[in-house]
Amino acid sequence: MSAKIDFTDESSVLAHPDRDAMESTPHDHHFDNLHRGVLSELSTISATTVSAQVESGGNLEEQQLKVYLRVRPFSKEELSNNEDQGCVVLENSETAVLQAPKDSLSMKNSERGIGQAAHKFSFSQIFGPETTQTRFFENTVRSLVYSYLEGQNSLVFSYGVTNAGKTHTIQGSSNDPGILPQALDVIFDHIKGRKYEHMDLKPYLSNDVQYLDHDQVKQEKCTKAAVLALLKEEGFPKTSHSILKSQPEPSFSFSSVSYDQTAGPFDMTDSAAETDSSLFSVWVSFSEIYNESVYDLLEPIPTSKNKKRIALRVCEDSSGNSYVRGLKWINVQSTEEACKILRVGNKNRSAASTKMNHSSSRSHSIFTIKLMKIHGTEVRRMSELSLCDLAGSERCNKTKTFGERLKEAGNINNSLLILGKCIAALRQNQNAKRRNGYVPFRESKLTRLFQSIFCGKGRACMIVNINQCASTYDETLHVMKFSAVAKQVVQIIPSKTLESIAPRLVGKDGKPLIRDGVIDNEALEMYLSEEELLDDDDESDMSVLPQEELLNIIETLKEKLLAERRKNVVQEIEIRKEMGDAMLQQLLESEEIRNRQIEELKDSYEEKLENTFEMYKDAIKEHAYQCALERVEEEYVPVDEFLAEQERVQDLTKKLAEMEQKLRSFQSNPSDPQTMTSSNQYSLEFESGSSESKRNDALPEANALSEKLQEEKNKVIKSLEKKVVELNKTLQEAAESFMKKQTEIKVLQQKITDQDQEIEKLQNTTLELETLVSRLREELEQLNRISKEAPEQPKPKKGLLANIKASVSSPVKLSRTLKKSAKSTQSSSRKRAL
Ligand SMILES: Nc1ncnc2c1ncn2[C@@H]1O[C@H](COP(=O)(O)OP(=O)(O)OP(=O)(O)O)[C@@H](O)[C@H]1O
Repeated sequence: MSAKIDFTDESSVLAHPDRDAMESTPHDHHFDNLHRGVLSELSTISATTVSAQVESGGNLEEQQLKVYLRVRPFSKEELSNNEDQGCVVLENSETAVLQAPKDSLSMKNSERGIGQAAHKFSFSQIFGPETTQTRFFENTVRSLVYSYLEGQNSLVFSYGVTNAGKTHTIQGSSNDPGILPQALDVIFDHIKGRKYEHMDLKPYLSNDVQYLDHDQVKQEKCTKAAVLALLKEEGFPKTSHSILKSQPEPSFSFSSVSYDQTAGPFDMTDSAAETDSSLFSVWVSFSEIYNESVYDLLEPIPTSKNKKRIALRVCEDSSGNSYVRGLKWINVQSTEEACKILRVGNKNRSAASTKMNHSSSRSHSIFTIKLMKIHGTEVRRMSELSLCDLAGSERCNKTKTFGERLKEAGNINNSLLILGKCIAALRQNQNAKRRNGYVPFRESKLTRLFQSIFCGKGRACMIVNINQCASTYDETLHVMKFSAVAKQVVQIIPSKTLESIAPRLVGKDGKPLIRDGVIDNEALEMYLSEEELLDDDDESDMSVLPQEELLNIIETLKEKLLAERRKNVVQEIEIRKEMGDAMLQQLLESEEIRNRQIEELKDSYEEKLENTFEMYKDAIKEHAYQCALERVEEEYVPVDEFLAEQERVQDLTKKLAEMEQKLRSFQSNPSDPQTMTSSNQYSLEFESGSSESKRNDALPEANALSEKLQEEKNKVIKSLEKKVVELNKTLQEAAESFMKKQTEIKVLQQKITDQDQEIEKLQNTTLELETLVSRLREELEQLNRISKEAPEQPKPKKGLLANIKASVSSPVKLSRTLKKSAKSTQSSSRKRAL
């Protein structure tokens, strides 16, 4: 053997990309790309293992994707064919070395100086050919199943070339059950005695639960019976699947398998959540992805040659979680029932492959178990465990593929290529510099379905199955390189709290149920998700359809698109109208509020203005009053002066009148001596007597002045008269009140007189009484004296004196006696007076 073995370290081995000379089919080219991509990725991977870490702040645990290697034993046939050439060497439980056999392409390349003859790979754990199914389960999937029982979504996928033992590992046989039946046993063992036996709560869309009514439950039971009835039907062909080959129909049970229940990190008693009275409901589905189409393996295969299988649509809910629309979910009550469902799926799978003339190993099969935790009428949580048996990863150059086979191989390789790309991208995103890089999950159905698991919504593990055959060495080497990348992927493991979010509950029509009296908006949103509004067309490969049919499909799609656009336009118009109306309403309301505010402001200003006006008015009045008072004070003339002045004015007026009279008579008869005399007399009088007349030379002026004076005087007189009237009035009032007071005084004086008289009378009475008392005392003294002088004690007499005597000894009695006597005295005096 000329091959050189280099065991320096893994990175040095991986640093040289494998440059196999591959046949140049387009599909191989794809596959080459996968490997080149993978290899170029490998060149960047450090040999240092990234240790598991826990984010310090959050609840998310980061952990490397668990990748387990399982090496199957040689079959007798393989041994006889000289397949055992020591290609696979297991160094320890984590390291395996692949040694190129002499006729392999790798060896040839190595001889040419391209690549290495030996490659070293490390895994989470390696299981050799002698490993039993039980041991394998215990050391790989069991912990994952426990996480699933606690509410985490989990995925197990097996990867490897055809005939490497993938199906054996997942399903096994009735005598030697694989991880799926063992997982089912653990699940049903865990929920023993706590099974929810009704079928009225069913998985819906991705993470929802649908509440079924009585009829729907009936329908469910019928569906289940119909699916299980498929087992009894005849005519299923024999397949290479071990579980079908060896199973004795119809009974099939794995419950006899025993496990070490105490092994592993999971301790049932530790889980507080499991101590409550919750019940569990288990639902299973079984599907396959073939040629990039998803088929329900529980759906009977159409017997007619012209009838095609219905491809199911992969949809997404509003949270971006993928699900297969229309996939059958069957309620199972035991491992046996679940295994029957598995067998039905296997039969359908092989029947379909026979009908389509292909091997069932060319498709990916997915068995999913949904576990609902129900408390009363509430679904507390739902977790999902998927076991995915991937199609054989070998290239198709060996089988000289063409036509349908070529396309099929391309699709298989494509989905595995995308899976590889996704894993490589996830690995690259761990690099701080290349974070948030594009991960092509949506480019294949397989990766779309498990996107959420890889994006932190669950836990995954990968099982790499290989055989040790020299004839498939090159393919096995590719598988190992692929797994080396996968192992570098660091998965974000969700915390329990994140996983225990309760699923949404929908009604029988799929509409979200009212929760606590409030419509679950999130659920409603999900219900109306865009994906759901689209029609579910048959997603089967359309490229094989005739042109005419394709044109028809295009036309239909165009119509649908137009209808959708029309609907959108109508919706948009409605929304715009609604928004416009709402805005108008809002504007009107704000306008009204503004008007009201303005009115209020106007009123308040008016009021303020009025108050101010009133204030000024009062101030002006006050001012005018003060001015008037001042003027009156200034113009005030004492009454005496005024009267004297008035008299003088009257004299003057009188004189003036006389003079005018004389003047008139003189003018009418100037020769009259009397007039003359009197005129002269007057003139003399004027000249001699009145100095004032002398000063007033001009008569009219004097007149005017006197008139003015007269007027003023009159005014003053009037005001004075008014004052006099007021004074008189006040005086009269005062006189009246004086009279009144005087009357009152008189009455009081009368009363005083009466009182005085009374007092006098009383004094008299008192005097009389005092006299009486003194007389009585004297009498008493006399009596005392007599009694002292008398030798014998006289008999007590009943009479006034005896009483008085007794009373003297008691002051109270004395006062009573006195009062009595006073009364009698008074009555006697009254009688006397009468
Ligand atoms: N660990 C094992 N121990 C014993 N026999 C095994 C083991 N693994 C696989 N085999 C046997 O090898 C054969 C092929 O295995 P299997 O059908 O599981 O391969 P595969 O990878 O699923 O193939 P395909 O891709 O065609 O489905 C079967 O007969 C199976 O019983």
